[in-house]
Amino acid sequence: MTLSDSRIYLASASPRRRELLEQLGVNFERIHADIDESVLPGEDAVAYTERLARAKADAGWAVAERCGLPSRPLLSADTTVVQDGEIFGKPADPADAARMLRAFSGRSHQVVTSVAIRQDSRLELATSVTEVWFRELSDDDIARYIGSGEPFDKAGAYGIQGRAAVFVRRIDGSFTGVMGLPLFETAGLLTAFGLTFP
Ligand SMILES: Cc1cn([C@H]2C[C@H](O)[C@@H](COP(=O)(O)OP(=O)(O)OP(=O)(O)O)O2)c(=O)[nH]c1=O
Repeated sequence: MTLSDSRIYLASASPRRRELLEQLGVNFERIHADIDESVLPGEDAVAYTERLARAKADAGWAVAERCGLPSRPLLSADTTVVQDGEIFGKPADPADAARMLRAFSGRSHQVVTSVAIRQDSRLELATSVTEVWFRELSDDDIARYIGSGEPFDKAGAYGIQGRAAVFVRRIDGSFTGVMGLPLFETAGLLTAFGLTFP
């Protein structure tokens, strides 16, 4: 299969994941599948994102099968933020976003993204963990950033690819992983399913 004639299914509503797949030149078709995203008691961040990426792939595959779609690799992913063992998902409201951003101020946290590819009964997973250091944030920084509206559909209440870029002193890991789809790991997985890069 060459890149130009390859097409995969993307079980994701995230505009970032679409953009990042387009960056790789992968053709894809979106599939809608909803899953429960609650954290299980005692579950750590890597176990959580791996379970959710897998659940999204399985739910997407079930939809593809139900619709009688041809067998092609299906990609899903999940991103979460963790600091001192506490998992930060998407903020529920502005106060929740402020709580998260205050926790990250002047310190580091980790962003964990798991990617799953499923085709028929075969499923492969990869996980990327990136350490992100924020500068100190003032109450004004936090209020203005929340006022931009950016935090609300994002794990940890910020987007490194948006205005929160000015908060990030340094990262150690994968920029695209923080955005929601680590492209190095994703290309590796897709290669195992027959696609070719670059
Ligand atoms: C930390 C961080 C997260 N995010 C986003 C990526 C993900 O879209 C989102 C985490 O939520 P997810 O639950 O991983 O994904 P989603 O609900 O947006 O999309 P889907 O489940 O349909 O694939 O946070 C950024 O865009 N930039 C960042 O810097």
